[in-house]
Amino acid sequence: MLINLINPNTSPGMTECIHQAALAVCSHGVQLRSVHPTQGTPSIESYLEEAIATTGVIEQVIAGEKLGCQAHILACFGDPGLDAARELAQAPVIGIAEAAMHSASLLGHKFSIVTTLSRTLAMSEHLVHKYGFAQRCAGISAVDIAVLDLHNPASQAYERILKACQQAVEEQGADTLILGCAGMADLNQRLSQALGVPVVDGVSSAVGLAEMLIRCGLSTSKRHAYALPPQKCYTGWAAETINPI
Ligand SMILES: NC(=O)NC1=NC(=O)NC1=O
Repeated sequence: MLINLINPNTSPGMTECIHQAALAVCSHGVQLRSVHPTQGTPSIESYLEEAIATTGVIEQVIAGEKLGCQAHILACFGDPGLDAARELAQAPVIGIAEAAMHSASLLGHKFSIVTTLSRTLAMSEHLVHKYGFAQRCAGISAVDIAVLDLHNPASQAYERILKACQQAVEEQGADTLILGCAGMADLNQRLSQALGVPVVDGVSSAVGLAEMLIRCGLSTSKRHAYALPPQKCYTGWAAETINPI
């Protein structure tokens, strides 16, 4: 079983963090193709950076399809390029935000999301509604730590995320929490033990869902929404990357 684990930003340290989180939960014999785009943005914290990252996601999904990857995981909480990737792919394509929301909805009545920068709150809110979880989301909050500072000891990320999680449980009524960044993937178990409630990391949830879909022999539907894109004469990057599907 080969799973295409894509970090949509270009930071090798985050790719390694994501790889380790996936390795900790994947079944024996599962191979992970842990990659990031050759060009793009070192972290994704804005609509512009999300748009930039989408091209790298498309490149890596096409590469994974050619290698016979049996599922693709987009390991950024904005799920950048998810719908385009599903149009291009035969294999299932799973975004860590959508995966986390499905997992959390099986564990409690209401989940809250704790994410990085306040400016990305609207992005997470959009995904909650897009995926149909508005009735299950108690709230979304940010710790205002930049993605690439999450592993900087000076940021006190663990303590600040813990406090935001505690507030979500006490003030928003959340009984389950979701970590709103792939860079937090190494914190969920420690936080869950400290808080006494489930804390869901999207990377590990996506790996579990990917394995399940592969074992059930399920793949992306190619009717209607995610049918292959119409054949057109693209130019430039698109012609070099997409035309020879
Ligand atoms: N909420 C976020 O900032 N998410 C993320 N930005 C990244 O670069 N990776 C993420 O998971």
